[in-house]
Amino acid sequence: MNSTKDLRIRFVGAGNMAASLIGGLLNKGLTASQISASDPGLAQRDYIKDTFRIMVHEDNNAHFGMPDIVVLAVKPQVMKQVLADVKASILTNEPLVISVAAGITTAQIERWLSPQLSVVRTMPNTPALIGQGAIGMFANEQVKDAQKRMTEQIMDAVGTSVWLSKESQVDAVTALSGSGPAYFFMFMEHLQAAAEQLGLTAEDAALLTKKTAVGAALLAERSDESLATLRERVTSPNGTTAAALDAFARQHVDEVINQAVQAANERSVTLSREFD
Ligand SMILES: NC(=O)C1=CN([C@@H]2O[C@H](COP(=O)(O)OP(=O)(O)OC[C@H]3O[C@@H](n4cnc5c(N)ncnc54)[C@H](OP(=O)(O)O)[C@@H]3O)[C@@H](O)[C@H]2O)C=CC1
Ligand SMILES: O=C(O)[C@@H]1CCC=N1
Repeated sequence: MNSTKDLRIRFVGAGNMAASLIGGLLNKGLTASQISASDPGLAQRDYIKDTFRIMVHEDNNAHFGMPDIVVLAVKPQVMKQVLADVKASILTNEPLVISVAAGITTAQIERWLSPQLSVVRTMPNTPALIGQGAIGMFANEQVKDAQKRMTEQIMDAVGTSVWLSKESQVDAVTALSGSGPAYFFMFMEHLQAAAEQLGLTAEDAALLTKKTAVGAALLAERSDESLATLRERVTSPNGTTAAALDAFARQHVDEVINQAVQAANERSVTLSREFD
C-alpha cells in the first residue's frame, strides 16, 4: 500500500462535501500537492484554491494524472454524465474510486465506468468539516485490503467510519447520519424559538441551545450508560423534564422520528432509480 505521503487524490466536484474531506486530509498532514480537484463553478474553484492551496480545474480531465484515488463528490443528479466525461481518464490507471453521493450504487458506478474497478460507496456527513464526521462505507468485491486501508485513512481524517457488510445499509446510514445533522439542527432551531417565546434573548437562547446540544452529545459519547439511562437521570419524578417528555409522547414523537428516517431511507433508494 502507498503510505499517505505518496497518495495522489483527485476530487471530481469540489463543493461542500469535497471541501470537508480536503480540509480534513490537509489537517492530517497530506500536502496540497497531493490533492487536486475539478469543479465547473468559478467562485467555488477560487474558494477551494484560496482556502486549501490545491490545484483546481474547470475541466474534469485537466491535469488528471494517475491518481491513486478518485473521489466522486458531485450531486447524484449529475453522476452519470460526469462519469461519462471522466471515464477515459479514470480507466487509464484504474484508481480506487470512492463515491460520497447519496443513492448512487456501486453497480451503477461499475456500469458507467467498468466492472473491473474497485469502488467504495461512502456516506459521510457535514460535521466532517470539523473532523467529527460519522461515515458508513461499503466496498464492492474488487476492493483489495490495501484499498480498504486507504479508504479508512481518508475517512479517519474527517471522522469515525464503519464498514458495512450490505450495500442496502448505506441507505440506512444516509437516513441516520448522512441527513442526521439536519434533524439535530432543526430540533435546535425549534428549541431556541421556544426559549425566545419564554422570554430569553435570541443571543442567550442560541448560546444555551448549542451548549446543551454539545453537552448532551459529549456526555452520550463519553458515558458507558445507555441513552435511556442518561435521559432518566435528567428526569425527576413529576418534575419539569417529565412534563416536557410527556408532551413529546402525546404527539407520538417516536413515530414522527421513525417516519422521517424511513422517508430518508426510501429517498436514498429511489435516488438511484431516478438518475440511472
Ligand atoms: N451535504 C451533505 O450533507 C452530504 C452530501 N453528500 C453527497 O455529497 C455529494 C456532493 O454534495 P455537496 O458537496 O453537498 O454538494 P455541492 O453542490 O456543494 O457540491 C457538488 C459540486 O459539484 C459541482 N459539479 C456540478 N456539475 C459538475 C460536473 N459536471 N463536474 C464536476 N463537478 C460538478 C457543483 O458545481 P455547481 O454548484 O456549479 O453545479 C458543486 O460545486 C452529493 O452526491 C451528496 O449526495 C453525502 C453526505 C452528506
Ligand atoms: O440530503 C441529501 O440528499 C444529502 C445526502 C445526505 C445529506 N445530504
